[in-house]
Amino acid sequence: MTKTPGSAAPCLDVGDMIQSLHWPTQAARDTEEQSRVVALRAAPPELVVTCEPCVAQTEKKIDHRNTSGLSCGSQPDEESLCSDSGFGGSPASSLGLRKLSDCSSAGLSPTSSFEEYEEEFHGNNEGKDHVERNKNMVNWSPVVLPLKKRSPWVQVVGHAGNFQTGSNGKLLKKYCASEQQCLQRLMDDVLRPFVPAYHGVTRRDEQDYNLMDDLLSYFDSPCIMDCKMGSRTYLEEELMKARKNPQPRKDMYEKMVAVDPEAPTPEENVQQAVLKTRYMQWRETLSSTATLGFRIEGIKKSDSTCNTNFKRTKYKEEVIQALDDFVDGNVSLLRHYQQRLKELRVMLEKSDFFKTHEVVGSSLLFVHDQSGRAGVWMIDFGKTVSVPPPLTLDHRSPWVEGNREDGYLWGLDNFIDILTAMLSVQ
Ligand SMILES: O=P(O)(O)O[C@H]1[C@H](O)[C@@H](OP(=O)(O)O)[C@H](OP(=O)(O)O)[C@@H](OP(=O)(O)O)[C@H]1O
Ligand SMILES: Nc1ncnc2c1ncn2[C@@H]1O[C@H](COP(=O)(O)OP(=O)(O)O)[C@@H](O)[C@H]1O
Repeated sequence: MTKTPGSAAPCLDVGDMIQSLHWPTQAARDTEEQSRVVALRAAPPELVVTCEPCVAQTEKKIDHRNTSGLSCGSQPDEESLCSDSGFGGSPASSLGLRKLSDCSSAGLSPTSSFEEYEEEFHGNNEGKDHVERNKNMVNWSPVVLPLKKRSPWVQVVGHAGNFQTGSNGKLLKKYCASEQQCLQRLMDDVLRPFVPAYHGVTRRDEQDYNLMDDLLSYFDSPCIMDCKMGSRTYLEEELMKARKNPQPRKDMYEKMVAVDPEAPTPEENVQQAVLKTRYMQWRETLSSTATLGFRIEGIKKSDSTCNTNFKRTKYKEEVIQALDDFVDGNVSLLRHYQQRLKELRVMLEKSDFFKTHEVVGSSLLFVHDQSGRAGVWMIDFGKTVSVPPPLTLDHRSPWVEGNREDGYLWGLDNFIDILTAMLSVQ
């Protein structure tokens, strides 16, 4: 959700990338982060020492802890909530200027080494505290969470240069006011276990960031999949702006031609530019967004290969193939994901936040590792906006301009049906 040249994205500019490439020492960053948290809304992460069934108990407990849903693989049929594991992070070492969705595996941003982690983990009081906490966790959890191993953070898709890693399993995402509001509100909503815990706004190198849990910190060499939810990927507001003040985009024309040279209209060919909404609609119909209400954006496997070449993954069979590849044929993982999505659906249907927000361009982040742990979280609320009261959304009705429907739940229904179909043939 960061503005790239020529775009009309609602968030702050990427800013000076050179700043992102200069890294202060870890100790300095830790001090800075702690002293600069200016809008700490969510309570500091609390240790959750047990793995408990998600749906029933989540509702009762969300007010009291920093829950993040994690399915523990040693007991495939038992969905679990595990806390922030508190594993530290380090700064990005390779931040590109281009958007990662155009990347191959070379575009991944490994951000720290195990050695750095070790140093960081023991090098400050906060880290020490987490060592103690994690000792507790190992005692109580049915799954022994790795204390030492931690893989570098990687960004699968999205805007390059938008993220930096923080300490103790935190992630910094370039500040976006609407995303901040959403994350804040979500911390008080039933959806909290399905969202990275939010820790307020922090400042680094004169840039504000939203500070949140790094969801990968729960995993060792994770496989990650980013799926963009909904049947529409641009806001009604963006459509109105494009009508009032059309700003044809050359970069989007080029992205379009790179995928299908026949796609632009003769007029667009003359202009060598397309409107953003036109580009977004084209992407929707090319992929499964228009037909299934979600699309796969990118998959990063545990061997670090990254595939973001899903722009033409449109039909159910193609989606199934990609999902099967993502879980490497592991039925237990499929079951975990199906269960987790069902739990998410229950909460979405209850959520006051969800009823009253147009959720556009938001993704579900699927993460698992070889231990069998698996989790799904909602991320990217940069284009999630509240609808004017008393309007509420059901997220399943087809979109007609003005009704603000986004097709999120329709997409989730289809996703769950696909997983169910995959499981039925096992
Ligand atoms: O995936 P490709 O085909 O590259 O297209 C991208 C994605 O749709 C981005 O969405 P997301 O952030 O969800 O990845 C969108 O950012 P917005 O979210 O700002 O709409 C980009 O718009 P620009 O940032 O305006 O280029 C657009 O160019
Ligand atoms: N809380 C998080 N924990 C771990 N990885 C994350 C988190 N949030 C985002 N990511 C990674 O960053 C990518 C882009 O995130 P997103 O919020 O969609 O950024 P953008 O707004 O730039 O599109 C995701 O595909 C995922 O790989």
